[in-house]
Amino acid sequence: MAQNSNGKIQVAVLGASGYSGAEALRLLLSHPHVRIQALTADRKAGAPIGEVFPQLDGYGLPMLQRIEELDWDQIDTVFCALPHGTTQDVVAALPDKVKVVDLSADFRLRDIDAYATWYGHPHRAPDLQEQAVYGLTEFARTAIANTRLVACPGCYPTSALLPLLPVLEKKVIRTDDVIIDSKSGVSGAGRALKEGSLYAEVAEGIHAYGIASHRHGPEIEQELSGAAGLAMTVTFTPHLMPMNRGILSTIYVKLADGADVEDLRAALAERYADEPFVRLLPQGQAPQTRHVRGSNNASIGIFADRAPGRAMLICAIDNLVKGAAGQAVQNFNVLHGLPETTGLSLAPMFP
Ligand SMILES: NC(=O)C1=CN([C@@H]2O[C@H](COP(=O)(O)OP(=O)(O)OC[C@H]3O[C@@H](n4cnc5c(N)ncnc54)[C@H](OP(=O)(O)O)[C@@H]3O)[C@@H](O)[C@H]2O)C=CC1
Ligand SMILES: CC(=O)N[C@@H](CCC(=O)OP(=O)(O)O)C(=O)O
Repeated sequence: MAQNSNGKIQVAVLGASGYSGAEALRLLLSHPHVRIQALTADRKAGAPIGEVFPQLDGYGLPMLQRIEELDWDQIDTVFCALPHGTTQDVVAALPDKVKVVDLSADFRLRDIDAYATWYGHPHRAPDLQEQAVYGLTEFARTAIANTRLVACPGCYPTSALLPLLPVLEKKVIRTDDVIIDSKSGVSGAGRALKEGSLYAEVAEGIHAYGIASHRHGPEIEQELSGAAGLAMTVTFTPHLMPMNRGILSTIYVKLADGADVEDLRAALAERYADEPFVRLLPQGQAPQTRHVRGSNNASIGIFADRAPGRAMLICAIDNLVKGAAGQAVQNFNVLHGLPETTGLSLAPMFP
């Protein structure tokens, strides 16, 4: 392990001039076992990080460099917060000794053909894809501890899988009738300039997008199918909300024959009893994005529907924390055998 004289793990954040890279820096600055050795950017390479993100000025962080300029002898682990499609070429060129915590979608889909269908090009590093572990931490600790490459889940999938996996494992819901209605803050689209992220396009309104065609649909189905033991297809509709951070997913399910909503509560309570970041809310309390903002927490609420045999699971996360950089740090901790909450004990910001 590349450690400096203080015994710290030396990390590079690739894509540090983006939203999730910056969020990784915010968290890593208070991580006691990390030294932030290098930062990269593309268009903004050569600039001090404090010029790109004034809120990160004054913390002694390195300059933004191009990836090709990094000295890999000095780096043990990379947090890779690059656009999907770019990441696989970058990771394929890294020395084998470098561990990778990837925030992008490049290594999440195990089926190479599904990747080509949903991402519009054949995968260029299929061997690496085979080694990658899908890093929904609460469900993959042993595998994460034994890999070199962790593919952190997408933000929408994290908010859908945390409530759904335990109830599927316990077989208390039907597998043929799952509807995931998700709402995201605009930071989910990243910092790069896009017409659809302009203030006038987002403020004072909400809209659905990627209807029956969003690339997180197959990612969610991959993991649900694994838990259910059969191929599942779900209805997944993302919406863009006029807020900076947060994802709220309201999930409509049909109860299995003989099951009631208390069985859902019992399945989730049992699965998450000892989990530091997943909070099951008291009966009747609905999760809110403002109650998880800035934290690695996921809040889950369970509600019986008035329609017989139906229930709702509602999950709130911060897309940049449990949906991206926070889960990445959680996976980094597992990868290095550190206590999982290290660097992640910040309580939510409120209001
Ligand atoms: N935002 C979110 O909520 C989440 C994001 N993710 C994933 O994390 C990754 C980063 O997302 P996000 O932070 O939102 O994106 P941003 O657009 O905000 O940042 C992208 C970063 O990658 C750099 N970059 C862009 N193109 C290249 C390239 N060709 N070579 C090297 N570096 C490049 C950019 O540099 P420069 O600024 O100089 O152009 C910037 O630092 C994506 O894969 C995204 O899907 C995952 C979960 C949630
Ligand atoms: C609001 C918004 O635009 N969200 C992004 C998904 C967020 C994300 O970053 O997902 P990946 O990690 O899979 O890229 C989208 O819909 O494409």
